Amino acid sequence: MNFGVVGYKGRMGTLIVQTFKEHKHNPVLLVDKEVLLEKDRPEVIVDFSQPEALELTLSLCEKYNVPLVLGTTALAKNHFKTLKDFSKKQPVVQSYNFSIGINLIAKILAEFSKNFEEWDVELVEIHHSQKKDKPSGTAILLEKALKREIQKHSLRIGGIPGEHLVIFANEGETITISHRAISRKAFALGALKAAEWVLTRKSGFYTFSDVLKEE
Ligand SMILES: NC(=O)C1=CN([C@@H]2O[C@H](COP(=O)(O)OP(=O)(O)OC[C@H]3O[C@@H](n4cnc5c(N)ncnc54)[C@H](OP(=O)(O)O)[C@@H]3O)[C@@H](O)[C@H]2O)C=CC1
Ligand SMILES: O=C(O)C1=N[C@H](C(=O)O)C[C@H](O)C1
Repeated sequence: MNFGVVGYKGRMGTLIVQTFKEHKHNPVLLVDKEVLLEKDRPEVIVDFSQPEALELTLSLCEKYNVPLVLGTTALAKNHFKTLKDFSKKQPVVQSYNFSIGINLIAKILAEFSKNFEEWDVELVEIHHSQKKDKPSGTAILLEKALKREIQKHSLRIGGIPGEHLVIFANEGETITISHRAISRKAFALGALKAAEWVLTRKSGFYTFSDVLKEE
């Protein structure tokens, strides 16, 4: 497929271009801050950048009439509204975490949230010192899966690609559910899976768990 990447110079963008190329896909649209390289028509656009880029990203999706895979975090309510409006025309896959492991944990938390109603629960997320937002998007995703408001603690330290711990405790015991991304490749491969999947979809707003459901 021909694909576009917004944020192509970044940590994730660089790896997405590399990973998609390894799977014989062609980067034809490369966008970053003050850079717009248009070689050909993309069939899908992938955005891992900053929320401020979303307007341009959606205008490019409109221009080429193509779907969007969105990994950018720290989206506000108005961004979701714009995305949902756009998804009436073209499919959108949005996720704050494109790893299989986190989406599996979210499923487990959603299924067992009732069993944990009497337990205290807090979340710790640890990321590299260059990460701009806190709490992480994944912390928000996991909180949503638990269906209750929780304390979220953020550490920004070294080069850690991403670690999340959900810690439950009652008077006499604790349970910790943890996930560590060993490499960003896990996110890039998830974005690739989503981009290949979205090409087969009609318009609609999807998450990465919808992609995994249909494997
Ligand atoms: N959903 C998921 O699975 C994952 C999501 N992420 C998220 O992806 C995003 C990117 O992460 P990461 O690659 O580490 O960050 P980087 O800062 O390394 O990369 C972001 C890139 O986007 C560029 N950029 C910033 N603003 C704009 C804009 N307005 N228009 C076009 N390009 C812009 C940046 O340029 P400059 O450096 O000049 O600002 C940079 O090149 C973050 O929101 C992060 O939380 C990350 C990993 C996994
Ligand atoms: O910025 C990152 O690096 C990451 N961002 C996502 C988030 O905010 O949850 C996903 C992953 O944890 C890495």
